[in-house]
Amino acid sequence: MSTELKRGLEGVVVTESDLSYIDGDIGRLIYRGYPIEELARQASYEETLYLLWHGELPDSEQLASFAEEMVAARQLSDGVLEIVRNLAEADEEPMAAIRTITSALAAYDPDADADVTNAAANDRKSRRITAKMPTALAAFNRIRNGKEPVEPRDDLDHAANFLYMLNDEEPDDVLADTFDMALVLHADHGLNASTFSGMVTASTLADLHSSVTSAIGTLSGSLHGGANANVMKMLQEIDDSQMDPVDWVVDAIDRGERIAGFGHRVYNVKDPRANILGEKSEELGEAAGDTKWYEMSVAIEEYIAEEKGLAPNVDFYSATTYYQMGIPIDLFTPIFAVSRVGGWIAHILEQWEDNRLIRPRAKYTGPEDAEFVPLDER
Ligand SMILES: CC(=O)SCCNC(=O)CCNC(=O)[C@H](O)C(C)(C)COP(=O)(O)OP(=O)(O)OC[C@H]1O[C@@H](n2cnc3c(N)ncnc32)[C@H](O)[C@@H]1OP(=O)(O)O
Ligand SMILES: O=C([O-])CC(=O)C(=O)O
Repeated sequence: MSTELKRGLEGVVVTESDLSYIDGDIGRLIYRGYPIEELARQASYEETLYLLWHGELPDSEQLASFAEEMVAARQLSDGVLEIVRNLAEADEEPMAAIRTITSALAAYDPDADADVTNAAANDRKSRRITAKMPTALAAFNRIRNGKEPVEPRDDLDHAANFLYMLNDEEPDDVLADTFDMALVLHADHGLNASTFSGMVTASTLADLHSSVTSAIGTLSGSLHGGANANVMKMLQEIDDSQMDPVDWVVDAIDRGERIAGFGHRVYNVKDPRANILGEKSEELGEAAGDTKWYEMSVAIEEYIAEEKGLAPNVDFYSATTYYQMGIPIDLFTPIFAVSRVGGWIAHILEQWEDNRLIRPRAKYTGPEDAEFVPLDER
């Protein structure tokens, strides 16, 4: 057995996957062979889900029937809604709430007891989890703000329906298209930490709800999905301080802090998703007649690239994109989960196609021959 340490599993290849590929040296990301730029501009989230789950882009008939099945799965049962209400009234953090709610969905899923090898049940569960997470998140946000949940609408697609349920107002095309694009951009990303944790759980033959719940917990951390909310909090802090953004960042780096939204384990150049979201952030600022957040972000990006050789990751410009869409900051990371659940499920199903327990080892550095002293003699 090799005892070579790979801290953080950096560069370790643990499986084969047909789902997504990242070339970190040139900033290239593909889902099943399709460049992220083309998918973001031309494919809907539903098409992307179909691609990830079924291996190919759907034709119009396949898409219509898949979208219909997704729509049919949006409603929450009374039991789940009660849990959503309790969590909102207890002032739970939205990311913790969506984790708990996703876990609770299992209790009301008619296929909850199906074996993980049951492909038809997995299909249904995949659709139910993915379709219900946005309904639950929107309902949670409304209830915590003293409002009643808004029922999902059958005539709106996944992205537009979420914004409608969040705001009780049908989004205009710019908002709906921007959100759909953000969902496509966040849907998959190789063996990122949350996907890997979902796969580890799945590899024990734990069920889909458990595996997705593990992944949500892992996404929440500030080194991973939690960074998008931290980016916006940082920008607000800079704005409130009335300091020059670069001076603020210089001070933060001097204090030894990490700058949220920068750096990546796989990309050595700018994340291609940050290019697209940066454009969106700028467009939204221009449309509102105030490009303050975008300009602040660009100034920080230029400084950090020059001084630290670090480039923005997906979380850097998603922050100002969501913020300018009027989305509350503490929903940014749960929204990441609402999209990434598609990729998590695809990787979990792929894991089960050729399962082997995931179980690495540690190099033991503790004592070898400790002499046990009974409690009353210690
Ligand atoms: C969707 C996503 O998950 S994208 C990532 C979201 N996370 C963030 O934006 C949080 C900020 N970024 C980071 O903390 C890191 O870049 C990570 C966690 C994303 C990647 O971490 P790793 O691959 O382990 O890189 P590592 O932590 O070894 O960093 C390498 C060097 O760059 C520095 N560095 C990396 N990111 C940053 C940052 N954002 N700000 C300041 N310095 C940084 C580290 O301090 C380290 O420097 P050192 O060698 O002098 O100690
Ligand atoms: O791949 C990673 O390590 C993090 C990331 O960008 C993602 O999950 O989208």
